[in-house]
Amino acid sequence: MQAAEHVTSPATARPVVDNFRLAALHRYHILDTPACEDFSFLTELAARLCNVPYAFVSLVDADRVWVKACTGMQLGQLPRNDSYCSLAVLGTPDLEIPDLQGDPRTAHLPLTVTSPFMRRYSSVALMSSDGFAIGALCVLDTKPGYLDRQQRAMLVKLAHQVMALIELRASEKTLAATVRELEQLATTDELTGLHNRRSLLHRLRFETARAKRFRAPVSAVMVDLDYFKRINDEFGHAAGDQVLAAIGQLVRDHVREIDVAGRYGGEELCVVLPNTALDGAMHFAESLRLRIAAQTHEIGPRMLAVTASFGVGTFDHFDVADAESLLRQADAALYRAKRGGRNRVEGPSTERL
Ligand SMILES: Nc1nc2c(ncn2[C@@H]2O[C@H](COP(=O)(O)OP(=O)(O)OP(=O)(O)O)[C@@H](O)[C@H]2O)c(=O)[nH]1
Repeated sequence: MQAAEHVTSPATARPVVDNFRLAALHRYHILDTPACEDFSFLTELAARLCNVPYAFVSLVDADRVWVKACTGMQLGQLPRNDSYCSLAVLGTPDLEIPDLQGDPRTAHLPLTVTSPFMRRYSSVALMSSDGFAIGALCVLDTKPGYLDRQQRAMLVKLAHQVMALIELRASEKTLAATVRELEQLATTDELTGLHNRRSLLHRLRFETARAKRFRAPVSAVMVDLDYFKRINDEFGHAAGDQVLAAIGQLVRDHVREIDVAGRYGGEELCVVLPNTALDGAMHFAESLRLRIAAQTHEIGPRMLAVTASFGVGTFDHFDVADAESLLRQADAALYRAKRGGRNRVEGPSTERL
């Protein structure tokens, strides 16, 4: 048990270790997270085992104490200097204040002098894995008193459970972020930042299936850079990569969030436009064509302009049965755009419409 006179007053200057303690607390990303039954269950259990009406899981932030879970009364947060728990994180791990009204550190605090007029406080510090007290599991009563040995032992065990839960939530968050990052890596083309071929085809199949199911249109726009071989031959492969990356960025900026832009292969890109009929897709392709042609690329001392040819396929008529035939249609249109002189947009052949 902590002797009262050994505990730092909340109003006194905080030791430097408080910065490390705060860093440890913030690493868990638990502050301001929604209420969670698992934590509430532990405060309920603490209150019952200690035979008191109130229990809290409190986290001591720089200037406030934020309550993750509570039993007996609703408490969101309170100023750090107004809380009992701020004493708990700067002293020894176990704190017992048998009479809050008679203790000079707590006699003036709001919860002591106003309803519910707390009289007794017992806590166990919540210790981070690197040894810092980030908060406390505490129990309170409006009658003076203290925990017996058995109750304190239970409170220590429950505090370990609270900490295990905090660690678990933090690990889950890290894991989810890692999975998102891996998904991003697995589906993104490194050079252009667009979907890679596998991801593009996957999304195309999904969008065509959805379009068929809901009888909605879907279009695919094939984009092939013109005379790209010359750029590689004349300025080197790195210059070609630079141009491709810049065009990838331009395409990313130009598409809507629900559109799927991907690198189909080499210098060929494809944009899937869900819920877009031929008119819209032709308009999109023409506007992208103009933007690509207007973009200049600084290659050493030279400023290069690059154009692209476009083939549009669409799925608002019944002769296109699946993703593959939609792509074939766009590819055939692209071929005609190339043959027709490049830097132009071609739609599906008129015989097929
Ligand atoms: N730098 C670079 N070049 C690439 C990449 N992928 C494909 N290419 C090049 O793109 C060029 C494509 O050449 P071609 O298929 O002859 O087409 P083109 O020169 O663009 O001519 P048209 O399409 O007929 O206008 C080749 O030189 C490929 O090496 C890449 O990732 N980086």
